[in-house]
Amino acid sequence: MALASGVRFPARALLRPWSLLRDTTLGRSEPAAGGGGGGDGARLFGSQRVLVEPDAASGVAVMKFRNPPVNSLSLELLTELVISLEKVENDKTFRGVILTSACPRVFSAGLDLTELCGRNPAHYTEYWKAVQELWLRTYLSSLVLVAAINGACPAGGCIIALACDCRVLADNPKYHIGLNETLLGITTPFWLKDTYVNTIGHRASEQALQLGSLFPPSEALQVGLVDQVVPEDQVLSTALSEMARWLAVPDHARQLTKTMMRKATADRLLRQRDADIQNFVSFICRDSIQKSLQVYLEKLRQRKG
Ligand SMILES: CCCCCCCCCCC/C=C/C(=O)SCCNC(=O)CCNC(=O)[C@H](O)C(C)(C)COP(=O)(O)OP(=O)(O)OC[C@H]1O[C@@H](n2cnc3c(N)ncnc32)[C@H](O)[C@@H]1OP(=O)(O)O
Repeated sequence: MALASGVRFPARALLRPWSLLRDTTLGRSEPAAGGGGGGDGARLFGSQRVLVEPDAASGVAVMKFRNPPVNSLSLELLTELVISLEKVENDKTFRGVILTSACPRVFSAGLDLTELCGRNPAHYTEYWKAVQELWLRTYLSSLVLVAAINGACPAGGCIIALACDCRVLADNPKYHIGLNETLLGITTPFWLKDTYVNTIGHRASEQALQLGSLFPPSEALQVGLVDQVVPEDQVLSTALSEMARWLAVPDHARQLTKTMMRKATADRLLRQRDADIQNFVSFICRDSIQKSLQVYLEKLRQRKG
């Protein structure tokens, strides 16, 4: 799959990328009014794990993660998200995307821990490339991206939200958001740390990253991790209102400004993508790291039972 940032996707995606986009079921019975929103036009955007509800009239697509039970970022979900975003981005009908969850109570549980445990270096390489690719595509998107965070949003979930232009979080004390990697015995790569610093500042990041803090909504708002906290049933409507505010600005000026603000952070990764992959692979392959992750995953599984 030829993507601007050069990621290689799983063999089946490379051979038949759209094989990942079968089984499309839009999350509503009627297509949106207007050309790009209906029939086959709509079908092209969605996939098994990513529902897309396009509204050509407003130029906004609502993209819902659907990887139950917790939208963990498996290689398949990462790949489908990148492909869906690329397709929306390439369709000039659309100027904005709202990212949200189709799974109850969870926006995304972050990286799929089963992708990080007990696999081989080739798998970790492929997986980390896909993580980098999704981050670059969202962080540098020319579209307006609004995160409608309708559930728990730890680690990789928070990373997706941070790459958006604006974040709206449901006011439920169980919906924590933040980068808790240290609690799993792993560290946050520099480019995600930079994104955190860009959003909440250096001192707050220094504390939150070391402590692995997960913030409840009121604290997330206070620290500047999210822009609005609203009642749960108003998350999507608020995200749409925010989107309208951002779309009121001429695209070219907004896009140039976004690039100006984000380029240095993205360039740091682009300059050393391969080294970042090697660091990740050698780090994740360490026995001590594998052990920490397995203990964490086991605790998660036991907590349920
Ligand atoms: C020097 C080089 C530096 C390189 C450094 C590299 C380090 C890389 C770091 C990259 C940054 C990102 C990291 C991550 O994202 S790691 C993932 C962290 N995520 C979490 O800690 C969240 C864990 N999950 C939860 O807290 C809860 O599940 C959640 C609040 C999200 C939902 O709770 P709920 O009660 O609704 O659901 P359950 O806990 O019962 O879970 C249901 C089942 O899902 C499984 N599960 C949960 N999360 C994950 C996950 N992230 N991956 C895989 N599986 C997950 C859970 O075990 C349950 O499974 P079973 O039904 O089988 O029991």
